[in-house]
Amino acid sequence: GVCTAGAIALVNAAIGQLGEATGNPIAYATSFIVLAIASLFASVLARVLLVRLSQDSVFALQVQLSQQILASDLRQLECLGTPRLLAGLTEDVQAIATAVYLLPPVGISLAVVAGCFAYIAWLSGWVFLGVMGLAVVAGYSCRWLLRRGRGLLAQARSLQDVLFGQFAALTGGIKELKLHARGRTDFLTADLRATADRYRLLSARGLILFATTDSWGKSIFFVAIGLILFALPQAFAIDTEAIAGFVVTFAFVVGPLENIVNKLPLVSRASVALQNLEALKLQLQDGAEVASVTRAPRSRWQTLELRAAAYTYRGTDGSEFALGPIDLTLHPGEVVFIVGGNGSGKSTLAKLLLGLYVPSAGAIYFDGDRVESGDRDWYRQHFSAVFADFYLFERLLGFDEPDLDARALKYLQTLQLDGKVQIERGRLSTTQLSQGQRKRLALLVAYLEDRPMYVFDEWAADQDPHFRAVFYEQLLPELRDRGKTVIAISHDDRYFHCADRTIALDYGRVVSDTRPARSSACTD
Ligand SMILES: Nc1ncnc2c1ncn2[C@@H]1O[C@H](COP(=O)(O)OP(=O)(O)OP(=O)(O)O)[C@@H](O)[C@H]1O
Repeated sequence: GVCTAGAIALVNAAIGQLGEATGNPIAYATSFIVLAIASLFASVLARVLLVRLSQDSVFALQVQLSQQILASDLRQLECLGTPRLLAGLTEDVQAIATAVYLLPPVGISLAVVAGCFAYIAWLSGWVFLGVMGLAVVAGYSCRWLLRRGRGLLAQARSLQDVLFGQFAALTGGIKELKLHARGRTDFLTADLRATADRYRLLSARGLILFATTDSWGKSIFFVAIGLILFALPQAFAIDTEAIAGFVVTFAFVVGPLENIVNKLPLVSRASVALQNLEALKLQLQDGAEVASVTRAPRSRWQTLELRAAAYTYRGTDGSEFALGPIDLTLHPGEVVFIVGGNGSGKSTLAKLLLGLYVPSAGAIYFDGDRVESGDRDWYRQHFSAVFADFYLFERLLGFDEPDLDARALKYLQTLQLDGKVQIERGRLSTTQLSQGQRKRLALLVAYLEDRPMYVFDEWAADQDPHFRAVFYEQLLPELRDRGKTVIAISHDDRYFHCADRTIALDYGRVVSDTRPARSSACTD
C-alpha cells in the first residue's frame, strides 16, 4: 500500500515536471523502478505469509473440531446429529477457508486504499476530511444492507444442516428410493427440492443485497470524484496538479475498493460459518469429557457394580424413556445375557455399562471405586464391543505389536474369513463383505484388543445357523475360560441356556436376574 501510494505520488510529480527544464527524469525513473521492485517483493511476501497463515488456521480448525468431537459426550453428539457435525466439518470450515484464502488480496487492497487516503490527506487535509465524511455516510448506509444480507445468509446456513440430513437420507435410502417411484418423487419434491429451493432463495436474496451494497458504494464514490472535479475548484483555490492528483488517486483506488466490496459476501458467509462453528464448539464443550487415559487399564478386577444407576432419554417432543434405577454386580469370567423385548432398554443399559452414557442418577463402581468423570475414559478401556450398528475401520487401529498380522490370521481362520480377507501390516484387504461377514471382522478386532470385558449387541443376529451355534457354543465359552466377562444382548432364546446369568429387562427395569444351569452343549 505504501509503495503504491508512493508510486502514485511519483507519477503525479513526474507528470507535473514533464517538459520543464529543471526536471530530472532519470531520478524519477530510478525511484519508480525501486518502488516497483519493492512493491513486487512486499506483495509476494505478504501473499506467502498470509496464505501460510490461512492454511495453518484451516488445518488447526479441522483438527481442533475433530478432537472436540472425539472428546465430547456421546449423548451430546447424538443430540447434535451427524448432519450438523458434517456440515460444520465441511461447509463451515470450507467457507472460512475460502474467506481466509481471499484475505491476502483483501489485506493488500486495504493497504492500498489506506495508502491512497494518506496521500489525499497529504495533498489536502480538507479534501481528506470530506472524503472521510463521505466514507462515514457510505459506511452507515451500507451497514444496514449488509446486516440484512448477513441475516439471510445465516438463515440459509441453518437450512444446510437440514440439507445434509436429506443428502444422508438420499445416499442411505437409495435402495428404497429406487424401488419406490412415487416415494422417490415425493422425497425429491417435498423434502430435498423444497429445502434446496428455500436455501437458494435465501442465499440469492442475501447476495442481491450484497450486490446492491456494492453498486451503492460505487455511486457514492462517483459522487466523491464529481465533487472534487467540479465543486472543489469552485469553492477553493486548488491548482490543477492537485486536482489531477486526486482524480488519479481516486481512479487508482477503484480497483482495490471493488476487490474489498466483492469479497464481502464471502467474508459474510465465513462470518456466519464462524458463528456456527463457535456455537457448535460451545455445545461440544458443554458435553466435553476428560479424554485422557493417564494410567494403564487393570488386567485383573473383581467387581463391576451399577448402584441405583439410571438413565433417561428426553425427546424434544417431551417424550421420555427411563432406564433403571438398576442394581447389578458383574464378576470376571461370566457370560451374561441381557434379554427383553424391543425398546426395553438393553442397548441403553449396555451403553451405560460401557461408560458411553453417564448415569443421570446413581453410579458405577469398579472394584469398589466410583467411576467419576475423570476416570470414565480410562474405565472404557476395559471393554471391547461390537454394537448393533458397529463401524468397521479399514485399518486395525492402535496396535503396534510386530506379530499383529499373524495373530489376526489365527482369528481370521477361527471366524472362517481367511479365504475372503487378508490382513497386511494391520490393513484389511477389503471391508466389502456381507453384513454377517463384516460383523465377524468386527468380532476379530474385539478379539485382538484382548480386553477384560466384552459387550456384544445382538452379534449373532446376522449370522447363519452354523455360525450362530459357533458363537454361542464355542466362542463365548472360550472367552469365559480366558477369564473374560461377556455381556451379550440376545434375542436367540434357543441359546439362552448358554448364559451363566440372564438379566431380563422390561420398560427399562430389570424384571429378572437368573442363573440357569448351564447346558453341557455350551461348555468346551
Ligand atoms: N438415541 C435415542 N434418543 C432418544 N431415545 C432413544 C434413543 N435410543 C433409544 N431411545 C429410547 O430408549 C428406548 C430403549 O431403547 P434401546 O435401544 O435401549 O432398546 P433395546 O432394548 O436395545 O431395543 P432393541 O431390542 O429393539 O434393540 C426406546 O424405546 C426409545 O424410546
